[in-house]
Amino acid sequence: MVHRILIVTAVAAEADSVAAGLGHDTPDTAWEPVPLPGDLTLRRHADGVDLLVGGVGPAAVAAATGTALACASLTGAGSGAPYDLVVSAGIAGGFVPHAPIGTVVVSAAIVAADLGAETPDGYLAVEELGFGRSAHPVPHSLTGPLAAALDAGGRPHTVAPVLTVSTVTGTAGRAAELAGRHPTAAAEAMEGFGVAEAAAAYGVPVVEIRAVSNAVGPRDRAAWRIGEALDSLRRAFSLLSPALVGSPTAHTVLANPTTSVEAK
Ligand SMILES: O=C(O)c1cccc(C(=O)CC[C@H]2O[C@@H](n3cnc4c(=O)[nH]cnc43)[C@H](O)[C@@H]2O)c1
Repeated sequence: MVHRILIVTAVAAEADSVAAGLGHDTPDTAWEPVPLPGDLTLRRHADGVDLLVGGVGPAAVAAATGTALACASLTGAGSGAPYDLVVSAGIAGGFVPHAPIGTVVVSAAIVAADLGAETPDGYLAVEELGFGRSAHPVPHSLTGPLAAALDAGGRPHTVAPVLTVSTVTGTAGRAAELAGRHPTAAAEAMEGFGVAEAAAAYGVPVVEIRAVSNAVGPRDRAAWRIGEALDSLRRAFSLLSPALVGSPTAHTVLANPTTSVEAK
């Protein structure tokens, strides 16, 4: 049985790096374009990997990921089988000193860092407001083999919470506030929680994999090392390919779908 994995990025450049890392970047390899409702197109590979450019931010990517998951769950021509794993992938800001530029961050948790309320006494996450959730823990059974593959390949990495924000952090004050609330967080990006909410709605395990392009802190777009991060992302997925796609390790990763995510 071929396991099916949905990998979701924000932009095409990130998807290209993932595809290149998986070894699927040459023109003669079999990527089948699969049109989805909502003006989306999957890139489908025969080895069970679907790659989706889902858009920037948690709302756009949740809608796109939900569409892909809904189509996969339906029976009928071209819909394919449901997914075994969803991966949110791309570049990210790294929290100093946990994740310097180029570091790969594998999510120990996917956390919506601005889904809550400000009060005169401080920030309250939605759980403290009495509704919803703001975090999806990712089990060690999922992160462990991925970290081991990165370790074996000598790629600098860390397993730590990844924050999802709707606004890129641009001041030292905001960076300190987030680090104060999430002292073990290694990275922030803009899509992970949206992908995780969609995956959870379908009961599919989810993990986020990010390569750091910039430090979380005062805005300095000129200091972003996007090329370096995209190359790190490519190298990471090259190392992760056996763990994710059609190998005994992949079977280990995917045979143990124990996660905190629950079908609604
Ligand atoms: O301009 C380009 O060539 C280019 C190529 C690939 C990606 C980009 C992006 O701008 C990606 C935006 C994407 O990156 C994440 N990200 C990166 N750094 C941060 C950050 O410090 N805080 C939050 N998000 C960050 C985010 O997920 C965006 O969707 C450009």
